[in-house]
Amino acid sequence: MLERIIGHFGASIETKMLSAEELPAYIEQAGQVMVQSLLSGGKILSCGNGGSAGDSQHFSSELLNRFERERPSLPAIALTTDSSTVTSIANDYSYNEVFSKQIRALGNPGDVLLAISTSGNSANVIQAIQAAHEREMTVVALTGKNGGGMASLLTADDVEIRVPSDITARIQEVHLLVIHCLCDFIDCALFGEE
Ligand SMILES: O=C(CO)[C@@H](O)[C@H](O)[C@H](O)[C@H](O)COP(=O)(O)O
Ligand SMILES: [Zn+2]
Repeated sequence: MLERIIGHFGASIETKMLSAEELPAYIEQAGQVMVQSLLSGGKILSCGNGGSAGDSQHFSSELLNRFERERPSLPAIALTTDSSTVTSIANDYSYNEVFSKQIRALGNPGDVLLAISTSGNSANVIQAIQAAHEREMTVVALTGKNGGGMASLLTADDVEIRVPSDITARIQEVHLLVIHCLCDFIDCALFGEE
């Protein structure tokens, strides 16, 4: 088992090294999209399933509360947290609509959707992207594998950050790093480099 554990560390480091070669320009582009939205009075909605639901909440709490420094709260909403809303939409309509229905109510033109899926194929995240486009929002997609159905839905204004791996856990580990890069980008752009 020790060997397996050490192997997970090695694989995670390898995926992060490869990501460090491929992803920074996309992360910078995504940071600019988010900063532009926040500066224009927009907000960032986020969604995902399972571990990615946790990631979407991790991101929104770092905006709403704080990341690494004292600064004003920033507007963000994770669409995964209101269990009454999520369960009633799933019960009355379909699980595929749990995020899109919220976006149609909460999303405004100029807001950003942070859509997180390791496969790019979660139907509720795909419908969330469609709803975000209807609301004239820009999408930042965190994906992996071959980008799945999400990749083909994105427009030229959107940004896809696709982790070069086929393993869900490794992709999630990089997604969290990307989220921290985005939080740091937002803090530096809005409040100055420290
Ligand atoms: O955290 C994990 C696996 O590491 C799981 O909870 C995982 O997030 C779930 O199976 C998700 O439903 C996978 O969805 P997706 O990443 O393909 O959109
Ligand atoms: Zn997990």
